[in-house]
Amino acid sequence: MEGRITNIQRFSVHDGPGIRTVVFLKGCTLRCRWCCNPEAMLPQPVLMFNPQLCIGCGACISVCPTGASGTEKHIGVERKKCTGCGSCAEVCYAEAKYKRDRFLAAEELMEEVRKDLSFYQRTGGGITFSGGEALLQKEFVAEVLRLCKAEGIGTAVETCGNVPWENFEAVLDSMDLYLYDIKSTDTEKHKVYTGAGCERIMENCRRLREAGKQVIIRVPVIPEFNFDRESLTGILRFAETINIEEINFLPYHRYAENKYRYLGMEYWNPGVERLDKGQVEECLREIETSVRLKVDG
Ligand SMILES: C[S@@+](CC[C@H](N)C(=O)[O-])C[C@H]1O[C@@H](n2cnc3c(N)ncnc32)[C@H](O)[C@@H]1O
Ligand code: SF4
Ligand code: SF4
Ligand code: SF4
Repeated sequence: MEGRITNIQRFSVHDGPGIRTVVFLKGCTLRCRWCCNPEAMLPQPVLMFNPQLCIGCGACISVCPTGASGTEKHIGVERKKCTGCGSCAEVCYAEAKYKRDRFLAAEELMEEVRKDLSFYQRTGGGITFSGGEALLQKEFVAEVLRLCKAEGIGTAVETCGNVPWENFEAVLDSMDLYLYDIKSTDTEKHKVYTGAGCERIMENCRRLREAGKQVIIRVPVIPEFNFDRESLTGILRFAETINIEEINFLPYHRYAENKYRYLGMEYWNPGVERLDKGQVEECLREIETSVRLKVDG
């Protein structure tokens, strides 16, 4: 069994306790307009192209099997023809064309994860699965979890929750912590901005808590979507009903804007400004709750 992975990020301190290795898996059941990992959201292999690095050598044209690499006068990627095979990236000396997708067996991934074993032991860290939606690849994640548990490595997942409950069951015994996104409790709005309603997401979260699992709710705070007191209060009230102790708010950022260009995708709304920590704290001010609230940034 191999996992489809876009990136492995070592020494992360934002995705669970201690120092962590974050593994980004491909494919997602949502299409959040603001998603900061579009290359992971897409299940298929994708080529990225940064025209600013291109030196116009033309090497990518002759190796492309589908004629998607453009012409000498106009180097590019014709997305309709491109299969994401990566032949052009292999010959691109300037690294203007590149691919992040990798297929790794569980044991191969463990070789990367073990490199930081001593840091996990010293800081209470471990592995965090992210993506995309990591739980779509439940068999692979379950296999890696078994290996981690056998070696005493801590485990966590960042999940959007929009998968069948069976996908949670597959990992339930060996996942230490769920960093669980509740983006909105308004299902119609959720559907418009992410492509799916939020009933199943909230139900799965409730079931995790009933199973006694440790859950931290995370909320990306997005202008036009949920950056208002009513929306955030709705999420807080839901969290209270299932005895959540902590919510992390993630102010909207636009770090991914260039990646959209490199993938030939449109960025959802270039006019929407990023938020800072203070703006989110101000929006949360005077909301009474027993839940511990943390704003990143
Ligand atoms: C890329 S997601 C991957 C995990 C999972 N798919 C999810 O949505 O929870 C990781 C985290 O980044 C957050 N996120 C995504 N795009 C963001 C953006 N533009 N600004 C702030 N947070 C963002 C998500 O809400 C989630 O908490
Ligand atoms: S990834 Fe493959 S199909 Fe796409 S442009 Fe490169 S060589 Fe052509
Ligand atoms: S191989 Fe790379 S640098 Fe050369 S033309 Fe193609 S994209 Fe540009
Ligand atoms: S659920 Fe997560 S990975 Fe999927 S589109 Fe939304 S932010 Fe991106």
